[in-house]
Amino acid sequence: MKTLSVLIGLDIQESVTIRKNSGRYLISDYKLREIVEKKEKVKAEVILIEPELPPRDKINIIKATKADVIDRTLLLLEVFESNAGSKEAKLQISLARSGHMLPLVREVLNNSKRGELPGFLAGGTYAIDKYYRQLRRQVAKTRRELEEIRIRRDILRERRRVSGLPLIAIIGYANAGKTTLFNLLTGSNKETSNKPFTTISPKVSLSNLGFLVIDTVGFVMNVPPEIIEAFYSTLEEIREADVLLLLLDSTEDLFLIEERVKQASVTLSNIESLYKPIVVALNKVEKTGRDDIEEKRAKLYQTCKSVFPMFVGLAKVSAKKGLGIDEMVNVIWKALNRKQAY
Ligand SMILES: Nc1nc2c(ncn2[C@@H]2O[C@H](COP(=O)(O)OP(=O)(O)OP(=O)(O)O)[C@@H](O)[C@H]2O)c(=O)[nH]1
Repeated sequence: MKTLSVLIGLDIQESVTIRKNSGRYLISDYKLREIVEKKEKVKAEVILIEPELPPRDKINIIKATKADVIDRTLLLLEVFESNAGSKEAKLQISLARSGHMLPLVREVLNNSKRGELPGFLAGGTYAIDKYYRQLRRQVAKTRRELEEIRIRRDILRERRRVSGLPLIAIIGYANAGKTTLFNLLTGSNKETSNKPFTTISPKVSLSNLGFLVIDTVGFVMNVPPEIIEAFYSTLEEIREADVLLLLLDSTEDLFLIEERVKQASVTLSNIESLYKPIVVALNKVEKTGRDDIEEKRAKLYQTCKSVFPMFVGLAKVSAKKGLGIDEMVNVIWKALNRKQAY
């Protein structure tokens, strides 16, 4: 599986492998020197750390390299931020970022009090202390704002659904082809690309099939627990849907697709949407061999049946070539009828 940094399209010039010893990553002086050397070689301004390291290790890297250090959590939060459609999602992300920064700032503060941070990071104990207090106040304020929004949202939800038309949410991981399918079903022209997370904000549109379709932002695998709330808030819209259409990329390995299906069911459960009728569509079939697609279809059918309590059916489509769409729409109607039966 590609790492997040590669998926996002960061220009990684050099990398250093950090090994684990008794369950924790070891940043020896030798490793630090290697990082500094590589940083100097390519004149890197930013260093990305992919495993989650304790604040002390991060600070040691900052001290040694004098570069900006960003970790996977902050990177994911940036992705979520560009995807965040609602004020609630933005606040959740801001809360997660402040929460993630607090231990680091606390560590910087401790270092500074001990006089261990000469030069670069030594903004002075007073300045760091002030920033730390500010961050804590910010966290408390954001929490209050979020609570107010939640109360208002619950009231509003009762009054929404003006059109009375059923709503289908296209869900799935980045790059599965959600926007391509959305455009096909609704005759829209939203931007698509093979760069993940092109879908910046969810769009609802009327298909000519008698239902509304919503294109949602992509799911993410292995989201760090501390920012999971922020991630879920970007998926809020899914809760409004009558039927879910989970789109998967059939060109990926079966093992990975199955893992995605399982994680999708956990995510749906956590946003209280597991008990919605769900149709699964295997996309990009024109790129996958006939035998391969049949094997994947058969295995996935069983997996979907076991993880989605309201699984309705599995379709094979090519959103790009417009293949298998009628059959998929039939399954969607079956799902809508099933919903009405409940
Ligand atoms: N071969 C093939 N490519 C497809 C198909 N559907 C979509 N694609 C390509 O897959 C890439 C991603 O498509 P998008 O529709 O942007 O995917 P998305 O799921 O909306 O992606 P995010 O916005 O990142 O969440 C684009 O390059 C599409 O042209 C298909 O049926 N066959």
